[in-house]
Amino acid sequence: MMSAGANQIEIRNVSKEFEGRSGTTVALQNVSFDVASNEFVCVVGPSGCGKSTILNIIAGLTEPSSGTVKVGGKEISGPGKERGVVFQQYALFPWKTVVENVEFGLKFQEIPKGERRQIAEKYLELVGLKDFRDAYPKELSGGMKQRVAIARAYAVNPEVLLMDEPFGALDAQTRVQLQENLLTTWENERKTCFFITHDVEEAVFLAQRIVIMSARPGRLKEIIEVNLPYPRVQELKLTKEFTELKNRLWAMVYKEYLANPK
Ligand SMILES: Nc1ncnc2c1ncn2[C@@H]1O[C@H](COP(=O)(O)OP(=O)(O)OP(=O)(O)O)[C@@H](O)[C@H]1O
Repeated sequence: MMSAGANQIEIRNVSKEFEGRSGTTVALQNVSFDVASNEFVCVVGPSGCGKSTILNIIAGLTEPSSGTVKVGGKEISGPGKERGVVFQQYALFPWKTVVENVEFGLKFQEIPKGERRQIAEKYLELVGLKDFRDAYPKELSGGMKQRVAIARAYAVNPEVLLMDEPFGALDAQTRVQLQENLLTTWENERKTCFFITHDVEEAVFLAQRIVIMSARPGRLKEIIEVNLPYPRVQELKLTKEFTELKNRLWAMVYKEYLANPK
């Protein structure tokens, strides 16, 4: 067991180059930072700055070209069940119902069948899909499918949640609701959250610290602290403190965008 506040994720001098038809792309250059146990960290930066690459490396889905990543003090060598990942578009099993999709990850955890169903239903309720438990993915809207994927990640109860723009494709109301749900889950279940977003408002609303990446090649530009109290509710977005921080962050990200416009 790690003590609270110890480093859950340690990223040291991580670089990543991709070889492609148009030559070598340096996606990440010498990136180092830590995420403490139970911390909520967001990553923002211009398109193509390596945000997904760093998340995929922490998830164990991509190997760094150099540098090391440790999770819970151990160097990672692939995906692990202590890390749950939610992507922007998550594929569900089309032949399984909503509740079966959410239950799926629990099969590998030696949890009795009846209990698996209970856990799945608890998280379906959290994402507002209890009434759709027996529907098939093809009967759901895009936003509803993504909520199933989120419930599936929560149900497995990983120590670390790695989320790559999970709310990016959702409508504004669902997004706001899922932001609040995520914070509740994080506070109640003491997870470590590593969350990528394009949306600076979302980053300020969720995070304790925000990592700002530079334009490609992605380097760590700055880390800012968000000293706003939890629990955070939507009204916070109307306060002066929130707006000031959001504007400051936006200016920093926009400066990076201008450095390498698309
Ligand atoms: N598998 C791959 N093969 C070749 N190049 C890749 C691969 N994955 C990523 N890249 C390149 O690495 C760079 C960083 O990509 P990445 O997806 O990490 O950026 P990002 O910050 O997540 O972008 P966005 O915000 O647009 O999603 C980009 O230039 C991209 O083209």
